[in-house]
Amino acid sequence: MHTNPLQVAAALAPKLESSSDRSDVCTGSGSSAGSGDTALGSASDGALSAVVRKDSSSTTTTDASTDSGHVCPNASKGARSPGTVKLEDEACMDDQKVKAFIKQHGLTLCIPQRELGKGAFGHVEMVIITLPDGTTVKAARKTLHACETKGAVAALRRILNQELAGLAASAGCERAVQCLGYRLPTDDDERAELLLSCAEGGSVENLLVGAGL
Ligand SMILES: Nc1ncnc2c1ncn2[C@@H]1O[C@H](COP(=O)(O)OP(=O)(O)OP(=O)(O)O)[C@@H](O)[C@H]1O
Repeated sequence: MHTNPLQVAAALAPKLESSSDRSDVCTGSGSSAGSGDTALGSASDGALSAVVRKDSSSTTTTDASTDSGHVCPNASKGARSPGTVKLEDEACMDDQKVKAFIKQHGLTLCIPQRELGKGAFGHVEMVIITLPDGTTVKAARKTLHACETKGAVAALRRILNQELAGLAASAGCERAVQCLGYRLPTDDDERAELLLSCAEGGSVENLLVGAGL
């Protein structure tokens, strides 16, 4: 994984988001994925540096780590977007609730927006996740492709664990890409997915190339 350039570039812009259509996932956390069941988890409790607070009239970006007293869409309307997961309390979610929700449900709620890039093992898309309070969160979903050979699951798990180890090393760094969740495959035809903070500013590599350096 090319974590390094993106980790630095992550500071250039806000972040977050993901998806998947499976329901038989379990949740977990840690710097590496277990070798047993399919898991959906977060490699770190890194800060959500920003979420997009969207209401009917405008879209604003709010620093979730310092935000206090923001007005979320559902506070006055009680409305919930289709496809979102209902929480007991749909009132405005604080940063901890947002992190926990995204860790548990993020990869099941991703709505793809555009492709961000391709790497040796998969592709990365910008995605939007709508929270129960109506807030939309932007993130990057990295999908690792399964090989068409037997043993693909083991290979994907190895790759994913390498990625998670790299992400864990920079967990909590506001200028580094953060892992918001992941999902391990259990069968050869399944994908492995990572939910990452979105580095919209692009990679350091591209910045240097753009500057002619
Ligand atoms: N969190 C992210 N935010 C924004 N763009 C990203 C993010 N992660 C990856 N990208 C984009 O997607 C591209 C592919 O990323 P990916 O991690 O799959 O591969 P890589 O690190 O570039 O290369 P390799 O697969 O060889 O390690 C990156 O070059 C970058 O342009």
